[in-house]
Amino acid sequence: NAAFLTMPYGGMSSLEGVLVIVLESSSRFGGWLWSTRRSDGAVFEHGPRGIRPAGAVGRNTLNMVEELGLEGEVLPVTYSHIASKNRYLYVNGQLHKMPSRISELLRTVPPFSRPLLLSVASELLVTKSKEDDESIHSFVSRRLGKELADIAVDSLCRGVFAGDCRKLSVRSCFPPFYNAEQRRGSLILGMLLGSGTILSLNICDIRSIKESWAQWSLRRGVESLPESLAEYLQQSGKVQLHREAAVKQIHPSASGWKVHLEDGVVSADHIISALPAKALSSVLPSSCQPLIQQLQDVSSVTVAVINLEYEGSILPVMGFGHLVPSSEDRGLLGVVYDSVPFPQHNRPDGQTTRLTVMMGGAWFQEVFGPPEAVTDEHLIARATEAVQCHLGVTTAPIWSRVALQRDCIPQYYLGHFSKVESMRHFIRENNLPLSLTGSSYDGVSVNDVIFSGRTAVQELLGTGV
Ligand SMILES: Cc1cc2nc3c(=O)[nH]c(=O)nc-3n(C[C@H](O)[C@H](O)[C@H](O)COP(=O)(O)OP(=O)(O)OC[C@H]3O[C@@H](n4cnc5c(N)ncnc54)[C@H](O)[C@@H]3O)c2cc1C
Ligand SMILES: C=Cc1c2[nH]c(c1C)Cc1[nH]c(c(CCC(=O)O)c1C)Cc1[nH]c(c(C)c1CCC(=O)O)Cc1[nH]c(c(C)c1C=C)C2
Repeated sequence: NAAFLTMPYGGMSSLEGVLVIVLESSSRFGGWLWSTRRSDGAVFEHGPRGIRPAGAVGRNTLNMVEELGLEGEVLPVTYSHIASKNRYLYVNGQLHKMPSRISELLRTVPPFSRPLLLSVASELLVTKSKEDDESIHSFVSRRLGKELADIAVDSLCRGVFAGDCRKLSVRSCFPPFYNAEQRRGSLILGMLLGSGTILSLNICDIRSIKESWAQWSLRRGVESLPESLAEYLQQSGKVQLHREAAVKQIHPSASGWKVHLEDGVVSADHIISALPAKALSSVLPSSCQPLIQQLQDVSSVTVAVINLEYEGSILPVMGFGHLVPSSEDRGLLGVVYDSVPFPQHNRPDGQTTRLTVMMGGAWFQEVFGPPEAVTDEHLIARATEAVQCHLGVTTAPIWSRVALQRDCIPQYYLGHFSKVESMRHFIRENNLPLSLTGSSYDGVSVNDVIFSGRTAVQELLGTGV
């Protein structure tokens, strides 16, 4: 999650003799991986809080965790844990547990008006779309019915992208859904049969499979990951890390690029950009015009992340948290019950409950107005009011923290995949020594962005997966 990687001086056939320079505009590495460690031992996350071990991208992150010597720090949450089994929706003023067992698919479970198995069964008969992209809402309405799209999928998109499923692209946001329909003609069949890819395993992978991990965090918070990575790279002697080194402009040069900083210029053979797309667009030379325009088109949303700590065990239900569909409350996305999956992050002395309320996203401007004009007091009042109304908690929190995460989650709107293809086509056609990585292109999860960095380096060194 550091921003800008340049690779000057050299032979690209292996890392031998290559100097890597990491340029980060802020005073810390990690971007949205941001944890507050209070002096009494409590840990609060202002960005991601749980990372999934599943799939090639999940395994890749666990490999890195192991290489960094962080295995002993991992806090796993198994599939049998209550936080994995219980996720709630807040609909019509009530919490409803989302079905997690087959038996719950057979009967009508509120807030849905018919057994979900009926939607699943009729899905097998729906013909495949010929469109090369579709909104997530339209895809799910067409295959599983409007009610599931309006409630479950609307909420899911708020709980992953803080976005509007009517605008987000199914092909780019949930490639497994899109591919399932394209390859097997059915979402359900495709998800059941899977893609069949198997990758090599290491110790952490084996443990995650044997112990059936659904997600994991780290003892000192997820920010330990970029912190350890920065330390590891520093010690390798092959990487120069620079904080408070904002890239202002880049210009082509005979051997690659000249990267202009506030107080100097760095030469680079190749740039691996991990900047948000808009930030990259503002530093590219005007000769990259079509690319600049496409990068600018990748918009992102602002999320207000409110950490709350309460005295005692105050939750009426146990689980990962609850999501709120946009039809219920446009501004309130959901509440994470952090103490349930990760009690190790609670203050060690005494019983407390940590919650995170997430607000805004695609609805931020409409509900709260311009982010720069919103006060912390207003956001805390709105968050505690939701905790009172949704969870019946009448006591006031003993501690709170507001993090207004501006433009933090990119939105992959319809046609995103072709935009990204055309960006990479422009780079290839013009022989630009530039790789695009980070959350603006190929997936927003922590796993996705780490994997995209790895893929860029492998492509550059010709070492492939
Ligand atoms: C509230 C929230 C909750 C989330 N929850 C989860 C979760 O539970 N699980 C999960 O997997 N993912 C989650 N995510 C998503 C995930 O955290 C992000 O998508 C991912 O961390 C993005 O990483 P990145 O490196 O692409 O971008 P960033 O983290 O945005 O990093 C980009 C870096 O570029 C720097 N920069 C910008 N401009 C310049 C410049 N001109 N020069 C130099 N540096 C510059 C920035 O300072 C920043 O450090 C969450 C995100 C948020 C915001
Ligand atoms: C309420 C808002 C948000 C919550 N988390 C996020 C937002 C915007 C951000 C986020 N959450 C996840 C990811 C990564 C996706 C991935 O591919 O790993 C991101 C960017 C994980 C996630 N959270 C929920 C789901 C269903 C997922 C997908 C992976 C998984 O199944 O674990 C649901 C969820 N998110 C939030 C709540 C309160 C909630 C459900 C109860 C918070």
